[in-house]
Amino acid sequence: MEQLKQRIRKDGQVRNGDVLKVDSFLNHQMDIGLLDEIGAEFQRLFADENITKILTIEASGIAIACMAARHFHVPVVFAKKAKSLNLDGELYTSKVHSFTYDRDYDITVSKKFIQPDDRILIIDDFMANGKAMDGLIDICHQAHAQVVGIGICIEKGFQGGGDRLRKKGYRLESLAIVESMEPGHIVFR
Ligand SMILES: O=P(O)(O)OC[C@H]1O[C@H](OP(=O)(O)OP(=O)(O)O)[C@H](O)[C@@H]1O
Ligand SMILES: O=c1[nH]c(=O)c2nc[nH]c2[nH]1
Repeated sequence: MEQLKQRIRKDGQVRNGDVLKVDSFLNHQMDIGLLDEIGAEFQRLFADENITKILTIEASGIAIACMAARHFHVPVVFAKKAKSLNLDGELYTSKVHSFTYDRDYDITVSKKFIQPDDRILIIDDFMANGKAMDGLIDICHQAHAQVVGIGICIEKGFQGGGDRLRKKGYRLESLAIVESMEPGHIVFR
């Protein structure tokens, strides 16, 4: 998606440890006009998939999933990372290692929100090693729901998570794939 790539070139900052900071427009301060275009692009890409639900993971995926849902007209469910007294009933859980926080945590989704007949589109802001995605896919499998697509805003191609999931047969569409990056120079696939 050219508009997203241009914005990454203009406002993205490359940090040590393979981190691309896009917090001025994507995952801290958010440019809602751009997020709306991103949502529309996901809808164009997955228009034929009869999506019934969008699944994402807190925190950064939520805004993007919601903007996409405005175009698909389906509910959004997000996996929770924090344990909450508010979570009742039966839960699906999976373990995820966070790239940016460098720690493991359990993610949970209430069983009542994913059904075996759901056709799930999983959306997130970043794909790095694919650990968050592995956890979300695991939860869909536990629920016997079908993962019909994965939509990612920015994939860091050099970390391999995206290609690993494509090899497994998932339909993964990333709007921008960073092949390599260093301060002041970002190369897209
Ligand atoms: O492909 P991976 O290696 O799993 O990395 C991608 C994940 O990392 C980030 O989440 P983070 O743990 O930073 O949490 P946040 O959304 O709360 O910032 C991002 O939002 C993805 O969910
Ligand atoms: O803002 C972010 N920048 C990154 O490079 C990254 N990798 C995973 N998650 C990420 N979030």
